[in-house]
Amino acid sequence: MTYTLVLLRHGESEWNAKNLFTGWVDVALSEKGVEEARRGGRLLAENGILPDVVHTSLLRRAITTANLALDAADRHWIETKRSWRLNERHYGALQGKDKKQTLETYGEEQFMLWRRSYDVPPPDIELGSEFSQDSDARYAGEPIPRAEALAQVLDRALPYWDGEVVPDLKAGRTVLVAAHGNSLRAIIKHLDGVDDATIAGLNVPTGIPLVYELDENLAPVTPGGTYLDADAAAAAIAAVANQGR
Ligand SMILES: O=C(O)[C@@H](CO)OP(=O)(O)O
Repeated sequence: MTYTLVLLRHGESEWNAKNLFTGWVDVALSEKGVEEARRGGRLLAENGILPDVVHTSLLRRAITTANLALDAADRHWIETKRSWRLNERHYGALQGKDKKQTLETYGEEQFMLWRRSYDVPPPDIELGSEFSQDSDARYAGEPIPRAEALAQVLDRALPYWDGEVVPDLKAGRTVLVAAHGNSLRAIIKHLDGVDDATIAGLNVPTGIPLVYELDENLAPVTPGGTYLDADAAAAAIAAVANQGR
């Protein structure tokens, strides 16, 4: 008996296209991102992978991607669950900043520590500032962060993973998780047992379903899973790695 999990990073967002740090800022998909989401859904249908339940973050780029992909796969009607615990990593004071400018101002080493190190968070966002979420109604009463490294993303995603996603998998449901580059990196780290240094070099492309078959202990049958369009994934992964340059 194996379980089927599909991880889907949202399609390109307006701020991905502009090369801005996004985090919890609730930006929309670009036109290209809309197309990527639809294509992701078609890939699922063509491969006969039909989700029974979808889990998303509370951010519209993930929600819209899930809706478009599921519509394209004729699975728009399935059960939906959402949580801030699947949100993108909170990028703190970097939210809204240009990646190229940040690289030029702080240098390669600091830039990459903030972007990809496991446990160095960016500086805290100032409460009440333009790109802060501290008065956003959707997070009322939740212990929301002011900045996160990947370690903190994993800490807040794991309770949701264990409490909501694992029971769906164990019930034999095909589970789609539509989320973000860094929240999916955290889940992949957990699933594949990726060490802290190696996870720094792992990037997730937009809009291409990553399928995991999991054994009875929820260990991946194929480590790293399988992208439904491996060639497109390889090119897109390189592009994410090179952002800011
Ligand atoms: O800006 C962000 O929120 C993320 C994802 O787009 O960027 P990065 O890939 O640099 O972590």
